[in-house]
Amino acid sequence: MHMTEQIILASGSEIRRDLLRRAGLDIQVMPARIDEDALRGGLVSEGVQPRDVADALAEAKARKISGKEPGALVIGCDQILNLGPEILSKPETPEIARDQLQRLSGQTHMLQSAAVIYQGGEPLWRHVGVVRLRMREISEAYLDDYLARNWESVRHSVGAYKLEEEGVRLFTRIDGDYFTVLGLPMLELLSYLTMRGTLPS
Ligand SMILES: Nc1nc2c(ncn2[C@@H]2O[C@H](COP(=O)(O)OP(=O)(O)OP(=O)(O)O)[C@@H](O)[C@H]2O)c(=O)[nH]1
Repeated sequence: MHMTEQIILASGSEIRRDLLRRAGLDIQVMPARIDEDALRGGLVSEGVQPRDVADALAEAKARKISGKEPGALVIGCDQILNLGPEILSKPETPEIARDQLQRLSGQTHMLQSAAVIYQGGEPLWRHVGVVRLRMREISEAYLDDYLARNWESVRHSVGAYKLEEEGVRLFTRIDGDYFTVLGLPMLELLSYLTMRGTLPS
């Protein structure tokens, strides 16, 4: 793919990398190692809304890598899961994942997927995709089997599910964009890159 500018994905997320590469973008990956828990904790304690927390974290990652690679277009990302006003963090253990999935069972939760593009230490573009996901009532037996089968695969997913794998069986309804669930507002991002001429139109 002929691209006019170098694009760097400042994320350690495999699916984000794969989505962009499968779309034909020749991107580099440079995960931004920021203290997400500290930054998120501070923002949440100030009462910042979930979508703005995701935006701020995505911006912090993009800004950090842009400082190192000022000429490139740097994409920072962050995804927040909230159940009503409460932000749930990525489950660290299968037990925490089980508790979290039990809380989400039979409820509607939201994912806020933020992406921010920096160049030369300045923000160029930002978007927060929002999705509503209704989870069916999950039995304890199924939940145990689901985690036994999928923990290794879903441990890095914010909701302990991958929609493109068995996780789809947890849901009865999803209002929003498939890619935004996976972790990137792809359609908005690609539209921007095409509009600005980074990608051929
Ligand atoms: N494959 C897959 N990944 C998902 C899904 N839902 C959420 N995720 C992932 O959950 C992770 C959300 O955590 P983040 O903190 O935004 O990102 P990260 O993986 O820690 O990577 P960084 O961008 O380096 O912070 C991302 O990697 C998302 O891609 C899904 O349905 N499928």
